[in-house]
Amino acid sequence: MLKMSKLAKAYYTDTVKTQALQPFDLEVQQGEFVAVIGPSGSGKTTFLNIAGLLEEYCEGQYLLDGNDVTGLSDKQKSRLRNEKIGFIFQGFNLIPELNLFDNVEMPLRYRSFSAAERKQRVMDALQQVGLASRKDHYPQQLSGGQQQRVAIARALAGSPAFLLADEPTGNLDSKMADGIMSLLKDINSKGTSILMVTHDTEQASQAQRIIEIKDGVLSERRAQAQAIA
Ligand SMILES: Nc1ncnc2c1ncn2[C@@H]1O[C@H](COP(=O)(O)OP(=O)(O)OP(=O)(O)O)[C@@H](O)[C@H]1O
Repeated sequence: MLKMSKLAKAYYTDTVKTQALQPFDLEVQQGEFVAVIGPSGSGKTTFLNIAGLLEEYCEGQYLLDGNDVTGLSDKQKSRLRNEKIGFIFQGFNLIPELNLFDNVEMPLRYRSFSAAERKQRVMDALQQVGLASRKDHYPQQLSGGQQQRVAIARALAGSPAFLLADEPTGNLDSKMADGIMSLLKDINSKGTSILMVTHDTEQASQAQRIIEIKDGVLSERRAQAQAIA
């Protein structure tokens, strides 16, 4: 479970303060699929990066699966992030010099898994996204949708509690995007919580909850209400 209380974020330069996120409370339970929507510059990526321990917050408290994030060292945060969170980015962020197996294995190398367990996890994750037979191929030998599947396998291989996805279908045509949405829903149905930033309202309506951010202010919309409206 993820619990944020009175969390806020501002960026400071010498002359300007940008209040990227106004103080907000949010709880996401294990197994929920939450879409995050809002106009450009409203604070969506800042929110996701804070949830993923990639950015600091300025005020408030954040409990990630019961672990109080406030006051953790960078090393402790890295460990918690690697164990609890899988990331999916719009640009896939695969390493072109590594084959698919090695790309998916990369984050597992920072955990205490044996080589045999790493191999098993990589193959299970590639199997889940339908690309086990391509394990020796390189990212550039795949389509965009397939590359995103590999990125999803990489995010899943460590059995994270949360998947954080920033516009995961932003670089894909609508057919590939539909395939990625089906895969994410399938993963979610097996218990992994998902927080997904999207500008696609149709995709957002497929989530159980919709968080809307406007000028740094978070509010919740009911997905069902949105679909009916
Ligand atoms: N490193 C930074 N320094 C200063 N201001 C920043 C920084 N990063 C983001 N901001 C500001 O914080 C606000 C929120 O930015 P954020 O990237 O979270 O928006 P977003 O909703 O993800 O936008 P988009 O949909 O365009 O990606 C914006 O006003 C942005 O200019």
